[in-house]
Amino acid sequence: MTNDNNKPTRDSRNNLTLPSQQELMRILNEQRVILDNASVGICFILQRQIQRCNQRFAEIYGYDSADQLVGTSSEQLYPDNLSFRKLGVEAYPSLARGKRFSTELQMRRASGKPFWCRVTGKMINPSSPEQGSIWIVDDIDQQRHAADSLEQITRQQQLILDHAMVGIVFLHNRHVASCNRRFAELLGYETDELIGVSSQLWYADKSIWQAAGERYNAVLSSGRAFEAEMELIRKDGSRFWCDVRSKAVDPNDLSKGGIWIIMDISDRKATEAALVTARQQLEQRVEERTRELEQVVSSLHREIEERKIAEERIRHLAQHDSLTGLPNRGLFESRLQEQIAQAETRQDALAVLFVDLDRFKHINDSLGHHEGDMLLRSLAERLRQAVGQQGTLSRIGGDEFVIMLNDIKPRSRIEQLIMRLQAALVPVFRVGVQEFRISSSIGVAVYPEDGHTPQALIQHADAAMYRAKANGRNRYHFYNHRLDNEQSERVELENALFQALRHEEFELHYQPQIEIQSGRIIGVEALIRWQRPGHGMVSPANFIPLAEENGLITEIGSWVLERACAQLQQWQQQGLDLRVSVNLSAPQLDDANFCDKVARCLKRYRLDPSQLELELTESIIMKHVDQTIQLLEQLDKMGVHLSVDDFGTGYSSLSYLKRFPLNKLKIDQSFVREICVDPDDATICRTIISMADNLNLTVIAEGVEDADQLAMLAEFGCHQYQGYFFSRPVPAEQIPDLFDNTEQPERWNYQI
Ligand SMILES: Nc1nc2c(ncn2[C@@H]2O[C@@H]3COP(=O)(O)O[C@H]4[C@@H](O)[C@H](n5cnc6c(=O)[nH]c(N)nc65)O[C@@H]4COP(=O)(O)O[C@H]3[C@H]2O)c(=O)[nH]1
Repeated sequence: MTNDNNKPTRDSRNNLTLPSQQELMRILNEQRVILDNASVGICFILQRQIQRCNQRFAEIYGYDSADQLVGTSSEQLYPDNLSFRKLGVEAYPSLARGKRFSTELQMRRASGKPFWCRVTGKMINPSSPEQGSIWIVDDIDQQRHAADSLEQITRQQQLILDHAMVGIVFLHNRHVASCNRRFAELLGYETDELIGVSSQLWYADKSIWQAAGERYNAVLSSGRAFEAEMELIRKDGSRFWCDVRSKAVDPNDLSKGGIWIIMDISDRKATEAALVTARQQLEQRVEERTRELEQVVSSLHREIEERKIAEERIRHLAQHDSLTGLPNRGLFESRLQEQIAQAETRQDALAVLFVDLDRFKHINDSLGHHEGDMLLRSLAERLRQAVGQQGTLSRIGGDEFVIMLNDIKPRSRIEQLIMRLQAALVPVFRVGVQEFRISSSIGVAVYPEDGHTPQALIQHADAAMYRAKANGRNRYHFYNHRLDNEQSERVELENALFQALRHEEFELHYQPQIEIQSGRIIGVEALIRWQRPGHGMVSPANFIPLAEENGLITEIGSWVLERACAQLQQWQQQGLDLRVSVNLSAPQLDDANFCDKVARCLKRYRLDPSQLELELTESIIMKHVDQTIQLLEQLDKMGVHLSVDDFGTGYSSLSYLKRFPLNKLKIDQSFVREICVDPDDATICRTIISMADNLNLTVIAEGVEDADQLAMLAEFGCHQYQGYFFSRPVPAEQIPDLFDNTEQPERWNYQI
């Protein structure tokens, strides 16, 4: 009887009951089937000899059937005797103690090829080893090879990890599962120190760590790799920049952790920062350089612009009159030349008008430089407006303007323009408190009949203007060929005048000046005469203005002063007591040595300075007032008498003249001429006389031609007179006779 476990069982009296033959056969049969179908090799060894084994055992060792092994030594299953004995030595202690012995070792197949197997042995009866042992063999060769290659791969990977240039860490639940040396090195720890620690260790604080976690978890859970640049903290607290890449082991379960690869990019970052700085510096330098260049370029532009403006200005200045801005002679002539060419092509005509302002020199002399310029500017402006777009106006001299009129069909257009020009000048001109009436003389020359060149046309218009002036002020005249003669006469006169001094063609005549109350000659006025060869006596009115224009007047004036003083000395020597008046022109006062010249002259002829009287017109006095005052004060200090000629025709007021050290006023003959018929002239004479009285000045009237005029002047209280009534200007030698004639005072004086 056996139980389910096929073990002998006991009966009710506890006696062992053995299985039957049949039972045993069944059991044996069952066990054979088990052995034959076992997946492991099983063998029974007795005294190192294989007693029995299953088919699997034979297969494992490379035998076709178990029978090939039965009865053979088990040593043949080992690669060599040494390993055979080694196993025996190792296994015996356990087997002897009845324990199972198990090991993995290399054995040998029938082909001689070694293979790995796991063997487990057990003594059948440990107390009786001679009964043999049972061995179970499992072929684990493939398993071992797989494990070996896995180990090798693992070792290789470890090598890679250990020697990787990048830090590699495996995190589980954000804790270090493992890491390579480089990772620990990067953070300044030993590898062991890091195992198991939280990754918070290398973050600056918890909040950053948490924020980083949220960031990369979101990426990793999506199955993507997380990549970022992060600043991590080393063990010593220092910071460093690294490139971080991570991948989850299982994106669906982040708790399985992930791999992190960390690369120190501090150098790269420093290089990048240095690059950024360098680039910024470079950009800054480029910007600065660009700015500098821009400045240079803009200043160059400015310079070019300024140069252009300057050149334009120079060109403008070269072609325009600086005072009025009008085209100057050069520009006018070139424009005229162009118009002549066009007129020639079109068989057309054009006109040139020469405008000269009447008595402008006289007026200008009475004004200061600045005021004179102001007046000229406003004059030019009026002319410009009168000409308008119809012609070209140009200033070619002090008070000389020329106008080119292109369209002169019908010819009456010329007259129309002249009317407009004259009308433009009619309203009074105001300069400061003074008012002036200015008229003009206009000469006209027409192309082609009066000339074919700009010069000829201007010259002929000029000659026509002279004729207009000679005809009286505010006139105009058209050029005709006869004027050529007049013009050339003028040139001839000028040439002759230059010769006159050298050839001693001048002489002085003297006109007596009479004290009205006593009828006595108290002085004479020296008046120049020119005995021009072939022309007879030329009036000073004809050559003095010309001499003033060409500057010869300074020389002529010196000659007059010299001769008058010499004559006075001679008269004194003859016993005549008188004073000599000498006329002065403006340019003489411009001579810085004028006072010295006067002083030297008086000294030379041993004259008392009070015996010399210098006559100046109002306009001379009013020109450069401050300069003139100084000069007159110097002369006054010397004792020389000073008289204002042509008084009343100028623009000065008596009160203004108070500033000057004057001795005498000479009423202009234009007031005296009509004194008896024109009440206005009489009033003017009376006013001048009474105002002069108030200012303690002597008054002399000139141009007295008859007794009525003298009577009226005497009545007004005039002190002295001169004129044809007493005597025309006469040669010096006749003066003593005139003295003699004053013996009959009733004719010459006028007793009130
Ligand atoms: N109708 C008329 N005329 C009379 C009478 N009494 C004198 N005259 C003239 O009137 C002019 C007076 O001289 P002025 O006003 O200084 O005017 C002078 C003076 O401005 C200038 N002049 C003459 N000699 C000189 C000189 O030596 N130097 C300068 N700078 N100018 C001179 O030439 C001007 C003209 O001189 P003249 O021809 O000599 O003319 C003189 C004289 O001959 C008269 O009763 N009736």
